[in-house]
Amino acid sequence: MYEGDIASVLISEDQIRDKTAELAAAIAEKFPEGQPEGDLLLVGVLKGAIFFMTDLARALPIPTQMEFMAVSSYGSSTSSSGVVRILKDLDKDIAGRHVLIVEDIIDSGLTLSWLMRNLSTRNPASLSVVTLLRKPEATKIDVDVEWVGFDIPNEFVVGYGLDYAERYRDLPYIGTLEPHVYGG
Ligand SMILES: O=P(O)(O)OC[C@H]1O[C@H](OP(=O)(O)OP(=O)(O)O)[C@H](O)[C@@H]1O
Ligand code: HPA
Ligand SMILES: [Mg+2]
Repeated sequence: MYEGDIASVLISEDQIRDKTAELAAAIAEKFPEGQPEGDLLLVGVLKGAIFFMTDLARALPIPTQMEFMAVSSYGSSTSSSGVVRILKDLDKDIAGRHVLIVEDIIDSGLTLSWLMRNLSTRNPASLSVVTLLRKPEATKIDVDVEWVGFDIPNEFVVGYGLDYAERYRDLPYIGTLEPHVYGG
């Protein structure tokens, strides 16, 4: 699949599975079953986070509910425009709930810091973040990301939900692209 387009595999399918189990165990410790605020509410950021979100939900040994938001700042480019747009808002009120934002990647951190500000105005009981990947730039933003799967180098990555111009999301691993894909 995508022959000749993938330069290297950065994180394998096995590594993703093991890390997801590890993150799920840590999250379940903080949000044990039977809290008065109800089930933990996973808020997935479409479209990239859906692969990680569904695997994480199945790895979590506690009941969870799911909501999705679609925001976009990248379009078909490899760098953030800095302008975050809401393409789809949450269907439900999150007031009084324990909310866990599930992200595939924090790169510039613009999407997440915007999302944290937006969701915190809706008065959740708690608001925390889990991300599978984090790039160096994101460590500079003033947002406390409680659970990080992998800190990765500052390279554009695809697969396991992550796209370049909507392609490569369906790869089971995280990889880098050959320069010719970008027209290089
Ligand atoms: O930290 P940042 O620099 O803001 O980048 C991170 C965000 O960018 C990507 O989404 P994108 O806008 O590409 O939407 P998509 O998930 O639909 O591809 C990714 O899924 C994160 O949500
Ligand atoms: O490295 C990346 N790959 C795909 N989508 C992204 N969105 C932010 N950073 C990335
Ligand atoms: Mg994208």
